[in-house]
Amino acid sequence: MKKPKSKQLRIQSRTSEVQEIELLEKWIEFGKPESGSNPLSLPPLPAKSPVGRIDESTYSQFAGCTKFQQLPLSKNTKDGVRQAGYRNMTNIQRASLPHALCGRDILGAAKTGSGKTLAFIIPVLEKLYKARWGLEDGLGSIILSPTRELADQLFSVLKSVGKHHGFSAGLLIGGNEYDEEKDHVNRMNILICTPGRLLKHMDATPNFDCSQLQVLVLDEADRILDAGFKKEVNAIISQLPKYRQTLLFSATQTKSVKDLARLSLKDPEYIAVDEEAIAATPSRLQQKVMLVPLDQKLDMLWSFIKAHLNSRILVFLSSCKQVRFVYEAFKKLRPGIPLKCLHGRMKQIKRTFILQQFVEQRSVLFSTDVSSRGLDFNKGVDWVVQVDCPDDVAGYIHRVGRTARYDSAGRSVLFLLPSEMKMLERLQEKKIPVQFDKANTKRLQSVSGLLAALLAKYTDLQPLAQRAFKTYVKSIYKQKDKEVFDVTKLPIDDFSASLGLPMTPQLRYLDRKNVDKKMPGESNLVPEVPVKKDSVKLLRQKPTNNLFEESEEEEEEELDLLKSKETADGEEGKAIAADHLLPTTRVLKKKKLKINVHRPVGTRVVFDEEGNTLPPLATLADMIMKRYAEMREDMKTRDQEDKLLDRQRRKEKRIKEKKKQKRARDEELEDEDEDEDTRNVKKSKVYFNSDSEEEEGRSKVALKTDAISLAEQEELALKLLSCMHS
Ligand SMILES: Nc1ncnc2c1ncn2[C@@H]1O[C@H](COP(=O)(O)OP(=O)(O)OP(=O)(O)O)[C@@H](O)[C@H]1O
Repeated sequence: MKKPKSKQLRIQSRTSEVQEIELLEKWIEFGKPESGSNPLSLPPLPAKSPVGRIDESTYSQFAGCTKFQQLPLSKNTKDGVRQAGYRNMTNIQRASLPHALCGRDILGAAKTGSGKTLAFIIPVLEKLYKARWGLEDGLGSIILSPTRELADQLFSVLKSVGKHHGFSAGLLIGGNEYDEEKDHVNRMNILICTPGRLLKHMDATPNFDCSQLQVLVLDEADRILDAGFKKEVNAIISQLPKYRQTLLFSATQTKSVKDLARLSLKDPEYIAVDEEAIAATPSRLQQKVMLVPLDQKLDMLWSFIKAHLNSRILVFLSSCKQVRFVYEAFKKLRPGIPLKCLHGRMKQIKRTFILQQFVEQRSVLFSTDVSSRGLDFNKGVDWVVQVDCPDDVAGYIHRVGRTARYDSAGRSVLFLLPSEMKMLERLQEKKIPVQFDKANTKRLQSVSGLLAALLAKYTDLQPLAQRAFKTYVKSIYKQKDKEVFDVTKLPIDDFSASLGLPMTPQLRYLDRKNVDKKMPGESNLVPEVPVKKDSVKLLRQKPTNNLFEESEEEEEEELDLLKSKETADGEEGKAIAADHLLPTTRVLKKKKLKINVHRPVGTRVVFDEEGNTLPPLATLADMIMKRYAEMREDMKTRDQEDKLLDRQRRKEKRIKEKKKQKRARDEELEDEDEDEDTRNVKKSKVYFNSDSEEEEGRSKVALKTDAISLAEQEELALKLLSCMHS
């Protein structure tokens, strides 16, 4: 708690504040860089050159300076920056801050991890400080972020660098309790928000007023301006005053004139500090691309994890369902390193907790693109593994940018399917120094067989696998870039088998005539990546009469593998071992199955109804075939259920949309009747550095969003299905 100041002290501090602002304004006016110039091209100022006012009419230069302390910044900001541990500026900070401090609009681009956050947080603080923005002045700045996690991170930077200022600041993100937020939001000077949540407040919070906005910031501007946020962003911009400063930052900046026109920028400074750089990605980042057939992606990922048990690994997959399945399945296989997962359908509290854990301990985080942009894991990510190809080059740059941040090193690997090789060309065209590598097949461990066993044992895993399969294929089908993503080239059946599924789920939208017509199990291997397929042999076999005939050697190998799992992994391993004889109807390609005549006969003698003895394997075969018939039936039912759910979802969406439109119409009518005066209700004071108030505004209970109700529906469907199983 701050000690209350005496009246005299308050007057004194106000006077010195006024004097400081006057000095800063004169200093900036004196040394402002030419519009369109690049401060980086100026010779760096000597470290010991004078700072601030030199005599009555002369001030020190600041364009070309290398240290924060040489910039015309308020003492509050300088103290905050110094205490947060920042001394020397990065290139994007050196190039953009002198312009931004003059109040100019900025379109800034610099590599990932190069310090763009401070390049917009500092001008926001300075602009409001120089405008003598007070708590009762209302909303002075909005900082938009595409994801909740990034918004949260920006909020932490703002709190640390701005802690000596007296502004109030709030974090508005989906998943927080809206009702709590709305009680505080009108008292905030700076808001950090995701577009959807901000729009909700603009639409629904009484007296929400942004008519005095001074600075608008779009972090990850290209993402915020792309089609995904178009509706929200257009609606937001239409409610903001045109006379304001606008700062746009991203590692992959938009150059679309249309986008910029939407923002009504005024002579923006285009600052791209790495345009001449040899690479578009950080120089300390080692990047590999590996050719991996679709049905071996999980084998490769598993082998990779097992080979890097002491690392912090961020794994990108293309959908929530992929993430859930791989996480749940690998967790049951216990690789020997903590596993975590993060996707947009998780509750916010859990998302925040998982990120925190990932930052704190070495582990593997399976994630969708929700963590591909902006996140700065402070202990550093050792590896970024892109199991599924990113949508485009920008997506690639942001994903790999989660490692090798600021001055640290990092490594990344991208798995490409043979049909996605065009992406490699795209990366090379954009000056991304990737090294094309062959897989080290000697150390490849197959998990497809183990997954089949897991799916047979854990009935709740099978629907996950099925959905992972479906969403992956659909994501490829929906991709815009058909040169890279060609659904007809996917080895659908092999992929399904690699997830451990006993049969390929139906894909209603796909014309299977055109899709790769390979027989299940037929190789999709390309010669460059010869992969050893025989590390796990038992579990994927042809549904023929020879179904259960395998060489003793093979069986022993399998049992050894399971036994070693048992000792290494405890109970989980035992469970798998007990069920290891449940095969899938899939086939190991072109495997020669031998009848082992020396094989000892089972000890149990089984009789048929007429009293004849049966070979022991016959009963086992019966049991297995029955189980697989059941599993197939289940899958069919699930297909039907999915169809119904899909229909229901679409219906719900339509109803919701209609309700929304009706509400908007009603509100418009109400608004016309409303007395204008009610809008100008006086705002009360909230102090920036009283964190508790902000914290109060944050969620304890996640909001019931569309996504959550879908998840609940899914859970319900899963429960239903597991009831059917039992
Ligand atoms: N001047 C500086 N001196 C030392 N470290 C800095 C400086 N500026 C930023 N950093 C550190 O560099 C890291 C990356 O910064 P930041 O998150 O702002 O990068 P970014 O360019 O926004 O990355 P991305 O494009 O991924 O969003 C952070 O850990 C930050 O604390």
